Formats: sequence, C-alpha cells, structure tokens
Amino acid sequence: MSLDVRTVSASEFPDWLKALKTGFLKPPVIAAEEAAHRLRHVDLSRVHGVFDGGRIVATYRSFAQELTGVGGAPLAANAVSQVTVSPTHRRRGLLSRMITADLAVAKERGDAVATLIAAEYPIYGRYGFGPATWAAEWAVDVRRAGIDPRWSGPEDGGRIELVDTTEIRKTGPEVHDRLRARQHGVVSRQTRGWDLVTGQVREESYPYTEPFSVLYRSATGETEGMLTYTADDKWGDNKQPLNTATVKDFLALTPAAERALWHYLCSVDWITTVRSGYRAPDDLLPLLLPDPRAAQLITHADMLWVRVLDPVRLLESRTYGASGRLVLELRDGLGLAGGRYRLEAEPGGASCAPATESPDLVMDIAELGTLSLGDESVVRLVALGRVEEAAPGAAALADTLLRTSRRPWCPDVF
Ligand SMILES: CC(=O)SCCNC(=O)CCNC(=O)[C@H](O)C(C)(C)COP(=O)(O)OP(=O)(O)OC[C@H]1O[C@@H](n2cnc3c(N)ncnc32)[C@H](O)[C@@H]1OP(=O)(O)O
Repeated sequence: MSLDVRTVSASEFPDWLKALKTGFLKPPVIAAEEAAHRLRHVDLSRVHGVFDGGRIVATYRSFAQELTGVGGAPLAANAVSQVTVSPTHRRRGLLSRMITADLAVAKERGDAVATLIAAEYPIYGRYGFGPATWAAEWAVDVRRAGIDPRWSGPEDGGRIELVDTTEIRKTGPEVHDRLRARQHGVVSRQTRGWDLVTGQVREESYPYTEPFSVLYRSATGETEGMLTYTADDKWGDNKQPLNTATVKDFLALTPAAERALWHYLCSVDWITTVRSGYRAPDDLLPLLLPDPRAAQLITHADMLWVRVLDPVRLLESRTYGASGRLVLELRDGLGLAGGRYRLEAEPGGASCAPATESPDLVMDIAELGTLSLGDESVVRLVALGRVEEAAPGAAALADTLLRTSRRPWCPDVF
C-alpha cells in the first residue's frame, strides 16, 4: 500500500499526537483537553503526517520563528519540530521526503534559515543543517565554590525579589524579547511554551513542579533578569542538607544580572549542588566562583542547528567587527542556496551578491549553517577537511570577519 504524505486535519490531530508520542517513546495516549490546547497553538497547514491506510506513521511540523543573528537583527526562520517516524516504517526515506519538501516551501516563502534542535547528532547534516550554537551544563558543588557565606544580596544597588510564577508569566516574555534583541542565537518563544513553563497550562506530557521564581531589578528598578528553579528537599545522614537546585529558566540581560542571579542561587541555604541547566559554553558561571573547579561540566553538546536558505540575507543582515572581502562557494545538494557569493563586509554594513570570480573558500551549505552565528572557526573547519581554503589566508580572514567575542546562545528547546 502506498504511503500518503499530507497535512493533517483537526479531527486527525489527536491521532497525529499519538504517533508523535510513539516516536518519542512516550505512552501513546492523549487527553482530549491536551489535544485541544495543542491544536489551538499549531498552524495545521504546516503539520504533516504520513498515512499508511488509516494509521499515521510519521509526524513533522514546522512553524514561523525569529532567530537573532549576529548584531541583533531578526532572521525569518522555518523552525522544524516534532519529527518522528514510527519504528515500523523507519529507514524507508520518510523523514527525507517530509523535510526536503518542507525546506523547499520555506525557501519559496522567503525564510532566511531553517532551525531545529536535533534529537541525535547524525540526523540532519545530510539536509544542510549545521550545529550553530552549543550548550553547556554545570553541576556546582556549592560548599567548595568559596562563596562568602555571609552574602545577602547584590552589592551594586540591584535587588533580587521572590515572585509568583504568575508574575513570571507576565514579565518573562518581555525579558525574553529584550534578551532576544541583544543576544545572537536566541529564538522567539511560543505562547504555549510560556504557559507550560509557568504552569498556567498543565499537561500529562509535560510534568510540572511549581518552581521558585526570582527577578533581578537594577538599582534604577529595571527588570534585568529572571530565574526559576526547583529544589529536591533531600537530607543526608547526620541531619546535613543535601539539596540540589535545578535551574529551569535563567535569562539575564546584563552581566550584573547574570552575576547576581548565580550568586543568589549558590547562596540559598540548604542548597549544596546547583545544576545550571543548558547555558552558553562561555557563561560567566564557572569563572565567577572563587573556585571555578567547584563547577563540574556535565554536558557539552550541540544545541541549535541552522540550515541556511538565503545566504545573501544571512550575510547582509549581520554585523562585522572588521572589514574584508571574501568569495564563498557554497555547495548545496538540495539545490536551495548553492552558488558563488562575494561578501564585502565592513563594521558599518555588508553587501553580498552572486559572483563569478574564483572562490576563496569552498564549503557545503551545512558549514555555513555552523558559521552562521559566529561560533565556529573557519581555520578549524579547514583543519577538519570540512572547508577548502582555495586562497591562502582566507580562513583566518573569515574568522576575523565572522566570529563573535561572546558565543551565541539558544535558551529554548522547541
Ligand atoms: C527536530 C526534531 O524533531 S528532532 C527529533 C527526531 N526524532 C527522533 O529522534 C525520534 C526517533 N527517531 C525517528 O523517529 C526516526 O528514526 C527519524 C525521524 C530520526 C528518521 O526517520 P527515517 O524515516 O528513518 O529517516 P530516513 O529513512 O529518511 O533516513 C534518511 C537518512 O538518514 C539516516 N538516519 C535517519 N535517522 C538516523 C539516526 N537516528 N541516526 C543516524 N542516521 C540516521 C538514514 O540512515 C538515511 O541515511 P541514507 O540517506 O544514507 O540512507
């Protein structure tokens, strides 16, 4: 029987969710209320399923997103999510069928990039995605960190306030939007995401524990940071506290807010371990501790993957720390964004246009995705054999132009 790839109707959506749960190894049941809530937050014209007779055996969804590029300009992104193929139908090319069709539509629509968080590293490179941001997680042994046990709040005139999650639901989106305007790698967060992380909507598929919530307000009263965390209420023998605080959401708009919120969390009485959640690999956390070795790196892995659809828009919309000219030859097996482009970059702006002269650098489109947010070194990619340096010195010049002093960060999993 032939397999039918098509969009899903509202009445088919609960079955689509069951197929999604099957692919993600979650119990394949869905409460009517959860299905109804999820339905309100999807654009069904971008929800695809593969039908085998009456059964949905693969799921795929994309949605409109904004990704902050280097320098703060938003890029229109096709966010790819909820990709599954049931174990009965794996490795017959179903993912390839769904994603190649969707990327072509995204290109047609004019999206600059496609984005996703990869469940497993080896899946998406073949479709032109490259890892563009990385995430690190630390476990801090608070007792060894050397923080002054008498600390009682920021010394810079700022304040840390405990608030209810209803306040986070109100204030959080604005903090996130302000962060997005200044931090490359951040993606827009969906309303449903805010409802779930603040417990406004409870679903069986999203186990929720009410977190502790704090805001950092600067000396002038501006809200410049928010933190939510849970604690596990654990005690050891001999009545010693052994509590782990786990960060759920940590958004800081300024270094002062970032320092104050970490200092606060590492100073809560009874907390002996802090798990940081996924942070940028150059987060201030380890180095702001008097003894950075108290922070053990427990995760270091790829986070946001980017698939460039429009190299001209990507390269013209970002800022550059230096001036230079490079001709890039991009190879694209899906025929969406390949070609030769001349980039003329200056701190004040850049132009990028199709070119005919010989290239300085030759790479697959996935490598441009990896370089898209300024995180990776072209010199390193040349050393790995993933970028060809056709003109001597071009890789070093590209690093001077493309890399950023602070690393990109994507706080959201979608
Ligand atoms: C953005 C997100 O939603 S991430 C979530 C992704 N989903 C999951 O991880 C859930 C569990 N896994 C699955 O549902 C499926 O295995 C999928 C969706 C990852 C792959 O679906 P399939 O239909 O089996 O992929 P498809 O047959 O199109 O494979 C295309 C190619 O990718 C390769 N591939 C697919 N999945 C994987 C994987 N997990 N690891 C390594 N290679 C893989 C295939 O071998 C094939 O290679 P080839 O072109 O050299 O022959």
